[in-house]
Amino acid sequence: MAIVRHQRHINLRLALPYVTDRRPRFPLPLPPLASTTTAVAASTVTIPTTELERLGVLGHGDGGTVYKVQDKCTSKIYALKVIHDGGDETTRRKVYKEIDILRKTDSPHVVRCYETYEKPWGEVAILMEYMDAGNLDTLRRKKGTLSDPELAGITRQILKGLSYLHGNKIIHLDIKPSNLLVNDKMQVKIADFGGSMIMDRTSDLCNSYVGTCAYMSPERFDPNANGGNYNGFLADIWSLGVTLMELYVGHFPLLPAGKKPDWLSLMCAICFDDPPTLPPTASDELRNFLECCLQKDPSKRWNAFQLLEHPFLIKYTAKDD
Ligand SMILES: Nc1ncnc2c1ncn2[C@@H]1O[C@H](COP(=O)(O)OP(=O)(O)OP(=O)(O)O)[C@@H](O)[C@H]1O
Repeated sequence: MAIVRHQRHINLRLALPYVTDRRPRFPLPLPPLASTTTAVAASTVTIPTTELERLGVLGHGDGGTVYKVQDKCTSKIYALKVIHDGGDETTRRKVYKEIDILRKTDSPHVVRCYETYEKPWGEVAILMEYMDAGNLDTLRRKKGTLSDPELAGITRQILKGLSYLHGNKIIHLDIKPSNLLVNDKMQVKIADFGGSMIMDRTSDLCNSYVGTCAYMSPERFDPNANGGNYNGFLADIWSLGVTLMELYVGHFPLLPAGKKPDWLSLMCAICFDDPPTLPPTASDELRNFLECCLQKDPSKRWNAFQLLEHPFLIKYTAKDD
């Protein structure tokens, strides 16, 4: 599905021979941990880039390329996200934000960062745990649609990740299938924090327009609503609802199947239409769960902690899953 983006920057993808380069590694000058979050710094390993062999490309994002790499010493596989600097300040800010947040997070439901690298001419890279089954978008394409028990298992993991982030005042702001990575144990982890924000308080409002339009909540999509300010924690929940509905129905649920999203049709669907609903064959529990996520009025939307207690998840998953 083509994704419509606004106010985002050009993708600068350069095929630089990064991991085979023998130049010395320069440690990244990371900002200090903010006192406003209680999360601990992610565990690190020290692997010089000369020890990383590039095995292939896993995907491309807005600012760079993600490679599958292998530590020549231990044979362990990692994912290396390389952001090539093309003088684009926004892209650079995004990667520093992503590194800052990944350093602060330590959750089995958030992709783990092991190491960061910076080269003097500006290329930055993040060494992450390798998620060998792709993301929820590739999973949906492979499987078609997902059943209630499958969806509940995935949903509980995402919500555990979101409640961890939100409890630490981190808003993701770009929850969508391709940012939810999967491994062969069907573990699902939240990734791509380039557009995320760290708030002072969970009641604070934010006004960022970074993210993927198609998954934006109505209050985010319309910058004139509420002076452009919105509760980002609840905005993440709307994006989760759209993501889950997409996994259930097998296509982006706010537009007819096969329709390419453009800004106007998205604006009509998100801001003016009723929230999307499930087909009549869907279970009552799932229908109600998604209604709790897809309330257009954010004050009626459930938060991540409340959703973890919803009957849909209680029915299909154990609390310690
Ligand atoms: N740790 C990882 N393990 C395995 N694959 C990964 C990992 N991180 C990213 N990928 C793959 O690379 C793709 C690109 O990731 P990236 O975070 O750069 O951007 P994105 O989320 O796809 O795009 P955008 O920047 O536009 O939001 C992902 O969709 C995923 O398939």
